Amino acid sequence: LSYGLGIAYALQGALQVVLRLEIDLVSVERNLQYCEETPQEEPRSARVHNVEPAPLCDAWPDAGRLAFVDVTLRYRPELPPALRGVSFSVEAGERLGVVGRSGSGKSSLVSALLRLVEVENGAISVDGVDVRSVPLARLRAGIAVVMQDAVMFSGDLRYNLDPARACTDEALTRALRRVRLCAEADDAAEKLKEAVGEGGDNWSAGQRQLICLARAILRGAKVLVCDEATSSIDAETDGVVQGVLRERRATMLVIAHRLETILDSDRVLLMDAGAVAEEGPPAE
Ligand SMILES: Nc1ncnc2c1ncn2[C@@H]1O[C@H](COP(=O)(O)OP(=O)(O)OP(=O)(O)O)[C@@H](O)[C@H]1O
Repeated sequence: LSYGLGIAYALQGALQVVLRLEIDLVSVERNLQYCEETPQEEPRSARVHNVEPAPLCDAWPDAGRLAFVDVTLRYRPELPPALRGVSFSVEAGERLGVVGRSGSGKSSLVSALLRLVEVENGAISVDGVDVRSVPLARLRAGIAVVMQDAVMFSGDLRYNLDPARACTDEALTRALRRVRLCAEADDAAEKLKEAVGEGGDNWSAGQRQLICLARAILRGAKVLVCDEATSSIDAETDGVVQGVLRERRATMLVIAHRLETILDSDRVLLMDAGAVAEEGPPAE
């Protein structure tokens, strides 16, 4: 009788293992399906809308001139356009502030520039090269973007500042100090070892944005796009960071809700319902 009871337990255990295995196999199958069947962007080829790939010099973009010409963008064919015939240009080293009500199309300018969504009409060029003729990986490597929701990686602070491990300790320390993540008196080497949890949840929202800004500074890209990049940073630190960014002489597209952030821009673009409503110096 006691052996019989043991067999019942063993069978129950075996059944549980089989059920668990079945659930795990479904998960593996779903992952394989995502990997194989999800439509992917093509990082190497640039051929969209029959635009031929452009020959690019190694340093592209070396000046950082941006031009939007009559750009119309729609997220899905059945939706109304998010951008309607938008035209403006930003000279090399110029700082353009972009303001407008929620939903006016500010972030869509970034989606169009980085080709997260392909434009329906018109063209965007960087240093005279149509972005549709540039391989995606190359295009996105040439433009540094800092978003409101900071992108963080699990690891340490050093990895988050320099995921490609291309920077020296001195450069990392300088960047940390410039965005005020590390005071002069602090040990920068220790700071760089500080842990970053999943999604950076052990850092405050403002600190996460500062880390992303330091990462963008370290990349040294000629075009820098900030989309509400300092919304969680206190006004004083924001002022210091803006000063640091200005020294870099990169072309900047600064999208902001806070007027102080764009007051020292060279020009301001006011977006309204997907179109450029006004454009001019901030004083106007
Ligand atoms: N992924 C998307 N899919 C469909 N429609 C979208 C998508 N993203 C934005 N839109 C639509 O495009 C329009 C412009 O949105 P966008 O995010 O560019 O505005 P915004 O000015 O940046 O707003 P906010 O200041 O709130 O960030 C809105 O009507 C919005 O509903």
